[in-house]
Amino acid sequence: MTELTITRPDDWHIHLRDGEQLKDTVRDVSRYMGRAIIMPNLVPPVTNTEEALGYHQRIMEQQPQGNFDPLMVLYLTDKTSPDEIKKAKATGKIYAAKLYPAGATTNSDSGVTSIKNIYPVLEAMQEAGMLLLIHGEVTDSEIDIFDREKTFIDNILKDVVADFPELKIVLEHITTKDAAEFVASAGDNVAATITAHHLLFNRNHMLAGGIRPHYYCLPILKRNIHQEALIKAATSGSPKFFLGTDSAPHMKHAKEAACGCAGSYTAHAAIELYAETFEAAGALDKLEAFASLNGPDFYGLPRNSDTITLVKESWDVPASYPLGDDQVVPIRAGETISWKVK
Ligand SMILES: NC(=O)N[C@@H](CC(=O)O)C(=O)O
Ligand SMILES: [Zn+2]
Ligand SMILES: [Zn+2]
Repeated sequence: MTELTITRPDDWHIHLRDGEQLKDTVRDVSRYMGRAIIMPNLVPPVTNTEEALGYHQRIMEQQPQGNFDPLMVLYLTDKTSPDEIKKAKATGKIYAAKLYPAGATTNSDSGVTSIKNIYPVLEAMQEAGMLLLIHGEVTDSEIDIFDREKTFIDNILKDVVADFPELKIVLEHITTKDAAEFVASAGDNVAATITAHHLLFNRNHMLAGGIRPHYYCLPILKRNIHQEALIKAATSGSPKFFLGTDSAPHMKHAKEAACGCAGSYTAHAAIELYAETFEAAGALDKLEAFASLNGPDFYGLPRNSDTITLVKESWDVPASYPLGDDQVVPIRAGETISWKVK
């Protein structure tokens, strides 16, 4: 196949950052994504309705045509109130709240220190029909970093799913066979996003023959049996799995450092990178469901009504892109990508 037309996709997990960087991140995501779920881990984080609406406004100011729809998310803390959930929901612009276990990932220090602290909030979310998005990793220093997602599922997520049977939950950026199996066997109210980089790479790509900091993201890349399970889940046609790039820009010097930040940038070529994986798996016919249909269906939103067309045409990825007054090194920097959006 050399050309593929699909319903316009959405990105159900992206980091746009703020300030000087916004113009660059919004330009990339709005090239063909209809909507995106905007992660709230700014500094300081987006913890209430006013901040989310202010951030929404700043994103909208970056797009003259106004054809991109940012869907806002609240950052849950130990202090989030059930009333804040009702208030956020009533705006019609805030679709979800995000659980970051405190310390689990980039800018998560104000996150939740114990799941029980937010049980009243989860109750309010279940009632209001607001989705719970989860960075699913435990933070205990004695748990191996490669096991933190599985331990989160076993020790925390199973209870949340059992205690809130009507709450819609998205386990974000899943990275393990265990997560794929858990989501597949849970009820219809549980789904997962999968990134392009977790479909394309395993930990050998990051660590064999030299350490590659731009592949370092959280949850960390796992061994290839997990990569294979994610490919199987994404291309299975199951409505529980959908596109969430977790494109997470960091300045070049903050990645190429003695203690580098977690996050990989893929918004320059999101659907193109997914197309490569689906093609390699012989499943290009499943790309549209994953990228454009399953996400809105799960969120209870209409599917986009127009289309985009991908063509099989190789192009060179630059060594870096501008990011505010600095640079970001994207995935595939200095290499080629075999699909292009017309
Ligand atoms: N994925 C990452 O490694 N980093 C994300 C945070 C996140 O999504 O966990 C970031 O904000 O940089
Ligand atoms: Zn995360
Ligand atoms: Zn993320």
